[in-house]
Amino acid sequence: MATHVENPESSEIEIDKTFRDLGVVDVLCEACEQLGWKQPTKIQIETIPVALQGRDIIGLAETGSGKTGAFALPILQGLLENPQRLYALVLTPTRELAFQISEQFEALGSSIGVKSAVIVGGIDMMSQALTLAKKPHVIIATPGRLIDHLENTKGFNLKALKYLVMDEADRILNMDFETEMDKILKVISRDRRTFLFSATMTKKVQKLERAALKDPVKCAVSSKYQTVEKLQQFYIFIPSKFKDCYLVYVLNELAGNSFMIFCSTCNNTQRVALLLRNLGFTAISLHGQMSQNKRLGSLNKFKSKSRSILLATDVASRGLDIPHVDVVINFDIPTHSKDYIHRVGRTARAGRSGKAITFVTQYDVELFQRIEHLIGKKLPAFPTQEEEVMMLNERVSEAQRFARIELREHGERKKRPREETTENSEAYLGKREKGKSGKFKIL
Ligand SMILES: Nc1ncnc2c1ncn2[C@@H]1O[C@H](COP(=O)(O)OP(=O)(O)OP(=O)(O)O)[C@@H](O)[C@H]1O
Repeated sequence: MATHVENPESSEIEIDKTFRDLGVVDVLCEACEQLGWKQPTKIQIETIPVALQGRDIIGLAETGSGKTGAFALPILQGLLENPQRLYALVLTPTRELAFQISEQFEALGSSIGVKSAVIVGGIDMMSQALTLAKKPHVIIATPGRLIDHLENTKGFNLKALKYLVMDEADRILNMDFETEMDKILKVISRDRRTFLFSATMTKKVQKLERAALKDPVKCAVSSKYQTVEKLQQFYIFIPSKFKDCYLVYVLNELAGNSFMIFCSTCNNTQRVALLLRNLGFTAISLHGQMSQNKRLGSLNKFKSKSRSILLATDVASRGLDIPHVDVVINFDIPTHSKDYIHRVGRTARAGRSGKAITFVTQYDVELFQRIEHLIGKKLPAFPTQEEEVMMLNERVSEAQRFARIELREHGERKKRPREETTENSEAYLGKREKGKSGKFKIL
């Protein structure tokens, strides 16, 4: 494991505490109650008191354990004591997560009138968001030319910012935004507090720690990377030729649940979504080749339960909090074993139970062993009846054929941009976003 963090001052965490015991003021305790948060979670118990003392924090805790609240509550309390616009900058790796964090700030801070702004996306979207923002208290943003934009926008005095948060810190630091990070550290107040949070950490976090944090308190609720207690994890060994049949079999076996299925590429995500729709499942996709509106649209359809299957790339593996997800399927095994922890963490959140099933082909055995090593567990096989799987072959092959035709048609329509598109094809045709380097984002 790369970085093991621990709070030496609290090897035993006392779990029977209230938000009040942690020093949270009444108005914010009431906001927690309104959200149904009866007691603070372990990571909140560890971090909130030290954050309220004004310390920098590195927080490591399992998925779905309430890390957002752990950094949002101290920031809101600070804001209440010293009201100020442009108070905190929260960086996060994906747009969906930025919106989700903003919702959490607004929910916890509604009675104190907190204003947050989400600044994400390409150049046009960022400029538009900045124009609309009108000096919020909290900015939630994805990195990538953010500072250039903020610095050139009238009224944004970044030196005033009192908090810098990196949620999913290891992911942000792996996104090749080192130059951006240097800029951020230079332009925001030296006197700020810095919080780094994630369910996994990397060596880059240590580098940032040296460069940007002042004597941070390291809080970890466990001594190794853990998947969540109430998560049942399985694998299925599949002959590559029948990748698709096994998926349909599992979806039938677990019918009535809501699924997040992870694929490694945008193309496979879309292909499997089409295949499943051809078989009558209510599946929808989410990946980085879709426009922002389509991405949010897909997510909302899944969140509102009008679709029961969300097919996604790793763009959805981090941070998304959709409590009703029952099953996570790694249809393509993750190439980085830490991504496994984040993907399966989309279910069994906040003390709920859930299932994760990882498809392993003959080519994935080494990756799978690395995952088992990282989580310190041997996973059991998900029980399958091979004859029943094979009986699906004919129907699945037919649906695959249609999916291939549809994909080809979409590809052709893509070459004719003026042509009208259907709802389904738009999701696939969604604009690709060019990064500064000129490369296309692949998530
Ligand atoms: N004290 C609490 N009591 C009950 N529920 C809570 C509490 N704090 C947070 N939650 C809820 O737990 C869920 C998970 O929280 P959150 O999204 O912050 O997890 P996380 O640790 O950031 O997960 P990830 O590592 O996947 O990003 C949310 O629905 C949140 O509302």
